[in-house]
Amino acid sequence: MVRSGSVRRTAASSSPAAAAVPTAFTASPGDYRLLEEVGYGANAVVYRAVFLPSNRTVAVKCLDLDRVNSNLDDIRKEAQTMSLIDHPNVIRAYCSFVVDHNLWVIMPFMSEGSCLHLMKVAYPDGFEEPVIASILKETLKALEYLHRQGHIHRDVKRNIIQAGNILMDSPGIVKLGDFGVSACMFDRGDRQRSRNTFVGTPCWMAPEVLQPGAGYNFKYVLLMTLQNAPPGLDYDRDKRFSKSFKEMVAMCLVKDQTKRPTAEKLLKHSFFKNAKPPELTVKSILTDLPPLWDRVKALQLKDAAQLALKKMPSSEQEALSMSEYQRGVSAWNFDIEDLKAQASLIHDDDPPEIKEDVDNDRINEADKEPFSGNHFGQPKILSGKHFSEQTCVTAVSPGGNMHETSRGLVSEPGDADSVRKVDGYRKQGEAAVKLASDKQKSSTKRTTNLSGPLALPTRASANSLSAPIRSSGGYVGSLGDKSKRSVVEIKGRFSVTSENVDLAKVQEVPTSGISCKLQEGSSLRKSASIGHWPVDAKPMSNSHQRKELCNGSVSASVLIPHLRNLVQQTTFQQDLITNLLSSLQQNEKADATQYRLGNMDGDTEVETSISEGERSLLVKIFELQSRMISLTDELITTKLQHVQLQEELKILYCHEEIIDTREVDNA
Ligand SMILES: Nc1ncnc2c1ncn2[C@@H]1O[C@H](COP(=O)(O)OP(=O)(O)OP(=O)(O)O)[C@@H](O)[C@H]1O
Repeated sequence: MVRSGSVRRTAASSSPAAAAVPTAFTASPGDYRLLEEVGYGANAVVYRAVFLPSNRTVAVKCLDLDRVNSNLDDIRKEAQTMSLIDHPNVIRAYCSFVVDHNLWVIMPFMSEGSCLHLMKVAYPDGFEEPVIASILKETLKALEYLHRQGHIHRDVKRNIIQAGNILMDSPGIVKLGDFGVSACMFDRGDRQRSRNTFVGTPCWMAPEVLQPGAGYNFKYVLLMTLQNAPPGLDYDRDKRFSKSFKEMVAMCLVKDQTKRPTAEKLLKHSFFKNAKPPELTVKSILTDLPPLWDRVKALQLKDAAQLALKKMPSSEQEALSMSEYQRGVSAWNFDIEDLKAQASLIHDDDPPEIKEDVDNDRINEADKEPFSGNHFGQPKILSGKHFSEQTCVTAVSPGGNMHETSRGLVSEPGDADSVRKVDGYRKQGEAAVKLASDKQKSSTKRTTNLSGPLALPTRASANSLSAPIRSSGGYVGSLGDKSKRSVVEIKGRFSVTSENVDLAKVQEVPTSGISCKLQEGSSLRKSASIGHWPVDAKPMSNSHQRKELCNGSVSASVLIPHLRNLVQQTTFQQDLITNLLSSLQQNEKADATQYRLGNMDGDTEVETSISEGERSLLVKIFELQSRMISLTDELITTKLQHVQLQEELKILYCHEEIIDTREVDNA
């Protein structure tokens, strides 16, 4: 097979058969100017072209030889055969030659293109019966001619006549397309497959095509249909067709090909006997149509669109999914990419929940990076923009470790904005959990107590402010306000720390003021309202600062404020603990009262009564201890007073003795 860039004449143009080709047409590609694309098939593109020497319009079919299985000899033979064809209803090749890896077949230009294209463009429901009759009759004449030329059909092993092969010219001329060359080239099955694929459904195939190996006895399979639906006789919509037409179709659909009529026999059928000449019928369907090349262009666009539509589902689904995702998360107002990035940073071995025994490690970590996470390992998923305007509360844990929380996250009952934000953040966290779920699933060390946002340690490092703190229990939980529990839970340790501390405020905070606040409202609100206390302090967790403080060269002016701050913080925390305990005590008393009332009513459950009884006892113990401490203090004070009085008495006694001695001496 020729693959060079040179132009070579095939047998069609160089053999004696080529002599039959009108001398007007040459085998030189330079003599042809290709114009618009007027058709395309599985393996070829057809152009309207001008044969320059005579200025005649022709069709040039460019067949891609790389896509055919036949060798050049087969192609040459078929081309010769085609050049010998001489029938008004069969397209004849003027000549053919190889250009690069294409076979160019020069043939008459059929200005109205194929029936298939015409139906696609203008007659999606197919043609009317008289038009079908005329077109089919012309096609059968072509088949009968080809049948009579028996030597031709020895090469053409399969002939499936379809609407794509029936070409029309403007005066109403119908010709069978150059199936010969193509059929020859694809006689190993490729063309068959490609044709079937082209039609798109097995309904259009001849029975023997569906059952390969049945063999061919040189009879043509007439599977001509000028309707878009597969051939059949039981369609409701086919009621518009005459009995004669249905009968003719039924004859063509007989499974046993030996009982199927030949083209010659079919032409004698009444249906064709009454068919009108195509000039009368076909002409009517060709009026008011745009030029062939425009139709083809439109079809190409349509095909491309359909192809895109076929490909749509996955991409559409993806787009839909993405839009749903974005829509869903957009309400939460966070940066998707940022969240994804965070999710990707979560490692399998990052436990979502921090147990008590690892708290210290976390605290140390927090100590190293004061704003990188809270010691409970809880999420820091807040975007700086949400918190940049908010002041954070500072407190120091007993161990001197700093943790953080944000005032903005600690909401008063009436603070709808804060509640909304907190809820939003929780959603963000849940989204993060969702995003990271794959990684999370693989972890075997997960515990189930992850009711809040996922820990995203790196997020907080990026943001200078912090997220809600949470622990695995604490006052808030025990006090039973679930809405607050998700925000701040305190278990003896108080988080928090931040920049922008007003030390003066810290110093100004009277313990009594805190106590006073704690006395107001429920103990829960008191606990959860820590963020609202006007208490801020400078963080001491900064390693640089600590180094400075440890350095002996630090001046007193630097050291003293820190020490004062520390004292204030410690004092504050002690007061806070005391007041919280006091608050708890009040709450326990109330619980105890309720418990007693409950017992009186006989409604209290056993478990509740046990735990509340224990609490009541604890409160009493605490009261007794406090009383004992204060009595001890009083005792000590009294003792001191007693000692002091004794001293004074001694002095007085001595003094009196001296006076007495002097009086004796004088006497
Ligand atoms: N002589 C012609 N004049 C005008 N249009 C033509 C001519 N020959 C073919 N066409 C158009 O080009 C289309 C493709 O031609 P053809 O069917 O021969 O190519 P193909 O690759 O062999 O197609 P397939 O093998 O898929 O049937 C035809 O359906 C028809 O619309």
